[in-house]
Amino acid sequence: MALSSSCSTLKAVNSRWTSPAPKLAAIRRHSLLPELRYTPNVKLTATNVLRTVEQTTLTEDRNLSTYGSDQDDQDSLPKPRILVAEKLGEAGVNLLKDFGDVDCSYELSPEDLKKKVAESDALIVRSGTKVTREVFEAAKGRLKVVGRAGVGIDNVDLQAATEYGCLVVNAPTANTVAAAEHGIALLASMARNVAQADASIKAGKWERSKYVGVSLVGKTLAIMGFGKVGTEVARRAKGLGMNVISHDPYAPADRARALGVELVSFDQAISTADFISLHMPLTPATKKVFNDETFSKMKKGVRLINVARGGVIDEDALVRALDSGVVAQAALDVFCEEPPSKESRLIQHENVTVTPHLGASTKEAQEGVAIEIAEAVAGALRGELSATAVNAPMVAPEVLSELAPYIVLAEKLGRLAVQLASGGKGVQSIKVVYRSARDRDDLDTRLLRAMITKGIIEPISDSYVNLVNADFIAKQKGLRISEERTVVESSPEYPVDSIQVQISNVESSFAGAVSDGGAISIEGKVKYGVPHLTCVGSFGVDVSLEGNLILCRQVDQPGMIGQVGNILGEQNVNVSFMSVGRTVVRKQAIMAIGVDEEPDKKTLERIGGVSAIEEFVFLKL
Ligand SMILES: NC(=O)C1=CN([C@@H]2O[C@H](COP(=O)(O)OP(=O)(O)OC[C@H]3O[C@@H](n4cnc5c(N)ncnc54)[C@H](O)[C@@H]3O)[C@@H](O)[C@H]2O)C=CC1
Ligand SMILES: O=C(O)C(=O)COP(=O)(O)O
Repeated sequence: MALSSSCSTLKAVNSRWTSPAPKLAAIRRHSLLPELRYTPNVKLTATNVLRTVEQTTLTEDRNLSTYGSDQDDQDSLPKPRILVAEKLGEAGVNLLKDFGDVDCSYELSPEDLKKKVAESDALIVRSGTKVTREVFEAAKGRLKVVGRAGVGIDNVDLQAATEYGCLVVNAPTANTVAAAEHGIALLASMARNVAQADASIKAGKWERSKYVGVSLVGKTLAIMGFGKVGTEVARRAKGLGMNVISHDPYAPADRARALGVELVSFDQAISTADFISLHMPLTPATKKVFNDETFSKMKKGVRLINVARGGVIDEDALVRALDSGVVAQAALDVFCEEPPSKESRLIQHENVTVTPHLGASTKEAQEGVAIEIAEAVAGALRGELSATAVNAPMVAPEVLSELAPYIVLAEKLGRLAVQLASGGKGVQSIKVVYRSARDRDDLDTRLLRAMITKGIIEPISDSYVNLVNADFIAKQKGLRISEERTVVESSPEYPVDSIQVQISNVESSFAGAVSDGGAISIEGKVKYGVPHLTCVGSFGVDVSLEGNLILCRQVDQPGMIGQVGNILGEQNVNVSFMSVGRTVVRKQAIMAIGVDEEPDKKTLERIGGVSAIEEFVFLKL
């Protein structure tokens, strides 16, 4: 379905603009920028792009706030509501309490969870809560952040989160050592039958010969997944005198080599190892990767440790491998279904040692994870781009700081371009041309593209667009956005020289905006940190993109600026900028007029009535 940009839709949007100015608190509450909602006295930091965008919005809001007593409104701002659905370390909870209203409700039924998320701005979970599509549906757009207090995000429906514009952040580092230590604990206790021997004594037996174990020194350990946990397990296993190999298609060989670990193929790893320890994430590619076929390739008597995710093993196949003796022992912390059924043959198997998903459960790790996730969630609610975002681009702070004014420019150009489109066909095809002196690799345009998409979609639909869902929503609306880079010879000090937005295959409400190629085309630049409109169709103009804009196409003749200026002045509409662009002297010109206030209908009609004016359009930035 293509985006409809029909006149009626735009009129509906315009009527919103003519309604009385809302109070600041209301603007904040409904702002698409979280920081505007939750930070009464926003300060612009150079390293935060969303804050920068927000700052621009706030500037506009300050103008509006002259209509209301915004200080009172600010004092009554609601705090964000944060639902903590699983036990979180105290330090993290306290940190969250400083920032929002925290509801710690554990062991919620799926129904109760759905009810609560509809009243929550953020949700924090561990591995025990399934954050499904239904949860996002039930949140009805209120949920802005899901924080996973740990590493694995397989319990969160990331696709649904993205579709609903909800950021997902995790806490990927604080429990690494705990998980690695638990892996080593399982490895050693399995090799020496600690759990079984303990149970035997408690049952009144003394079975010394039954529980003769195997030694670790000199044995080969295959680490499947050489990431954070895998690396720490390798380090510790080396200390135990084991020969460590690893399979990880994405791990850098030099990092492995530095630890004396050889990276090998999957088959080589599983066929040569005495012990296999699993440390990869659960993904479609790793699901049940340990199955009848792969067990059959293993060395008879291999021992298996899983502190990663139950789903990477076909549990029925593992039972068969244990029964046949291919796998001598298994030590498992994680299961396909948690908690596993009491009747599970795997759990009850005498050669299996189990723990109830305790890998991350040390006091130290839980405090660390809680702080890590609390900071990430609070940051995300303030509008900061998270360093641990799972479903949004992570953009380095220095890139953000540099792109900040261009991001404002990008959104405004998108907003302007779509208001210039008319006719019943809808907007389908958008081309963005970046002129830049930078090398292709030196300019990350994802943020710019997202903001152009936001600018285009939001004025003509009720979709909430942000960095998380911009590409998804564009696709869903049938918008094809292509990007082109033109290298120009200007200073590479500035990331972008100009941004041009073209909408093709649509009629325009302002023929002057249609370039020779037949597409609506507008171009902008950042000048002294301020976004400017520099080109409309084939006409060069120069007007700062603040407030509102009137574009007029007229016969190029003396006195035009004065006439239009007078009409606006009589209605007390303040002109902030005026610029005239023409292609041929005394033929046609375009006048771009920046106005602080929105002129009423009569004033606009009077402008339209000026005989030399061929067409005009009022645009809200
Ligand atoms: N039991 C527990 O309480 C805990 C479990 N975990 C789990 O441990 C696992 C590893 O966590 P981290 O090391 O922090 O993650 P990580 O992202 O640092 O490492 C995962 C590694 O697996 C590799 N990998 C991806 N696909 C693979 C494949 N098909 N074959 C082999 N390797 C592959 C990646 O390249 C990466 O190096 C995750 O599943 C996580 O959920 C982590 C912490 C605690
Ligand atoms: O971080 C992970 O991936 C874990 O599996 C830890 O899970 P938990 O937070 O202890 O439920």
